[in-house]
Amino acid sequence: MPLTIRSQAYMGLLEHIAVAANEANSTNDSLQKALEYICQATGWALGHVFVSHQDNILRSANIWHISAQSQHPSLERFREDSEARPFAKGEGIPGRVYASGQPEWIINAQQDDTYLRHDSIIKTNLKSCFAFPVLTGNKVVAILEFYSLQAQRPDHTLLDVMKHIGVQLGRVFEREQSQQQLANRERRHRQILNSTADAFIAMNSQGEITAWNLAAQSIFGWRSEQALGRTVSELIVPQAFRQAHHDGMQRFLKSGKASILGQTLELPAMHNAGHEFPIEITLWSLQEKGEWSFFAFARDITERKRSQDELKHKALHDALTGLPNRILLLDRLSQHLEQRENRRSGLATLFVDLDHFKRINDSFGHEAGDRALIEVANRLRHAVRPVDTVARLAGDEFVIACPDIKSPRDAAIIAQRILDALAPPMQLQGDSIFLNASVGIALADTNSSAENLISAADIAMYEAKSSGRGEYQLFDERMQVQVTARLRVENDMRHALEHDKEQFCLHFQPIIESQSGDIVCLEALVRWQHPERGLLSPIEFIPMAEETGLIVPLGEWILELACQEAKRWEQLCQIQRPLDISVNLSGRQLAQADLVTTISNTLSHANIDPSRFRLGFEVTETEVMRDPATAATTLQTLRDLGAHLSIDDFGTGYSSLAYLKQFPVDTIKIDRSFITHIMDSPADQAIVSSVVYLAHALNHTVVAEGVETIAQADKLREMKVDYIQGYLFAKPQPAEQLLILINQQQGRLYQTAPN
Ligand SMILES: Nc1nc2c(ncn2[C@@H]2O[C@@H]3COP(=O)(O)O[C@H]4[C@@H](O)[C@H](n5cnc6c(=O)[nH]c(N)nc65)O[C@@H]4COP(=O)(O)O[C@H]3[C@H]2O)c(=O)[nH]1
Repeated sequence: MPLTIRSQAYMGLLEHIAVAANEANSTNDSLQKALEYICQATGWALGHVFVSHQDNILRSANIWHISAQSQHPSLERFREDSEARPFAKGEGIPGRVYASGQPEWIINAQQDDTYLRHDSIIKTNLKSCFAFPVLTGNKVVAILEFYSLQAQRPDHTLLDVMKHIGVQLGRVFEREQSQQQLANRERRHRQILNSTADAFIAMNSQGEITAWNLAAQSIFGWRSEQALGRTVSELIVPQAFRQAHHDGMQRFLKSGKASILGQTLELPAMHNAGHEFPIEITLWSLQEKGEWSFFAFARDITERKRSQDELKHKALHDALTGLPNRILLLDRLSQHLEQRENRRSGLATLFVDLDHFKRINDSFGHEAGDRALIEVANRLRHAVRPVDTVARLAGDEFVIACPDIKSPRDAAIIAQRILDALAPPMQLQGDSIFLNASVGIALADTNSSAENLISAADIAMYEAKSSGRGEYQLFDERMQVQVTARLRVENDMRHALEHDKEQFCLHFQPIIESQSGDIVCLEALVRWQHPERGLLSPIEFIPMAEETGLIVPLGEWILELACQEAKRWEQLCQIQRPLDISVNLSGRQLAQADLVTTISNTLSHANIDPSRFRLGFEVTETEVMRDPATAATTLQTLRDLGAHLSIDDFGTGYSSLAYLKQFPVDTIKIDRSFITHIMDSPADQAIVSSVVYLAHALNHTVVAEGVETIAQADKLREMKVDYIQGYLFAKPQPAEQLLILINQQQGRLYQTAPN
């Protein structure tokens, strides 16, 4: 073939291969075509491809072209040999081209010692061979080798063309590699996105979904083939939010600004099944070639919300009854107060306290008590309107907030409904139990706060209780005056305890041995010398001090005073027999964990002569019964310190006899109310003699309080009451006054009539 014609053929070949390289679906395809075109253009019998692998070894790519005229059975042998044989760099003709990156030509491979597939080439009668590299940059990625049945001298033009073809084919490799890399990257991204628990959603500026990972499928219930191409709005935005979503999107597309982008938000979403659920979603946007794309990571927070709601519910509700607790009640009341200002409607607060609820716990046990409280809660809930809030404050105390109350009469009707609802008997452990309640009502005025509404209703409830249980009472002006006065006393007491403790002093009242008439004990009773109101009786400030907790510092001070006074008695009292000085302890003090430490410290500092004075304590029956187990332990520790212990006001509390045995006390003081009418009340006489009998049986002594007449004193002595106390012998008075009396009468304050 003349050179020019051949050159033209080669040019045509180059063009063909360039087109094939561009159009080919894959590298294999373009290599296959290249082999075919080259064989056709050169008339060579066979072409074959080796591809370089990561271990730098060439292996047959199973890409062959064998010309029709060269079909020869032994070609198969050559094919098998070539496919089975890998070539390292420098090995045989493919290895050498691989190592040098340059084409190579062997005129007659059958006679060439460096040729390695000798046997098969001899059998196939192939002679000339040339090979050239396919290059991506400087890297050899494949080798193409060709064989002819004739021995041919090297054709440098052909080799030159092959160089170009090598580069052309290299581009196909490059393209495939970068497509491969891209596909790998995408696969990796998809894997990452599919492996996250968060939904990944991408959408275009029309809101159409362009990416939807596995988590999105499971969170929203739409498979990706269902989701892709549809709008987020129709798929996952709840109906109520679609317009806002659309408007937000349009605003953003116009202004490029949106406050929700870049933020993590909690929003409601729609599930394929039709229900709404909460998601946490982070949104961001990207602009590429003027087109906006939006991306979102979203997670289902139903569980988190549920546990948050549960925690919130727990924090705001009473565990036993499920009713709102004080915090929630205060919040509701505050809301009602705010709305009330706008709507000018009334607000009533009803304080409901069960009468004698403690008896249920004592008689039936705490479990039954709990059941009763749950039943009460249910009855209260049903007795009021849905807009009312029934809350449980503590123990047997419930408060009901009733908005939209038009008059005090409305509130009274609700209160009566509550009393009626609680009136029917309750079944507890097979018994019918009657539970009454006392209800206090407070109506909001312009100055009301949630707190003071509750405390006003509480005060009214106390009024209801004291004027006969099972009633309701409306908070009124008179009570308001009392509340204000009480608040003033509280402030004055705080001030006095902090800056002027000397305002408090002790008066003493003697306790007399009924048989001998001799003084045996001095009861210390606190008084408050108020700078403006004069000498105040404990009745006027002790209950408030107990409610506010001020009794604790006051009690400590009283103890100190009692010790100081004991020293004075030591010096001035001429009676030689040992005397007890008894101090009243309140329930709050009894509940103080450090009470015993405080008492033992005060006593050890006081350094009182035990042969002359012994400190004792009086605790009321009611206080002891509040928490009998703790009281018993505290009393035992006090007794171990050597203190004399008395139960005060005996008979006014409840179920005391059953517990009496458990308390490590020395003396029982029968309340004044049983003594006042002892002369003409057989019932009181019966009670007193039973208490005396019981106390003696338990090895306790008995004191009768409030003895005002000789007849009473004589009667009590006759009834074997051990000790007596009352105005008959001496009123409570300052130590110096009482000392004169005692010293004058040598300690004998009662002249006993002969039995
Ligand atoms: N009508 C009448 N009353 C008599 C007669 N004999 C005594 N009393 C009064 O009865 C009260 C006896 O004290 P209490 O039962 O412990 O009752 C005490 C006690 O519970 C409490 N209290 C007094 N001092 C203290 C104290 O230092 N600490 C504590 N925690 N409470 C105290 O205040 C209550 C009242 O104390 P006081 O006003 O001193 O009232 C005293 C006393 O003056 C009598 O024959 N007829």
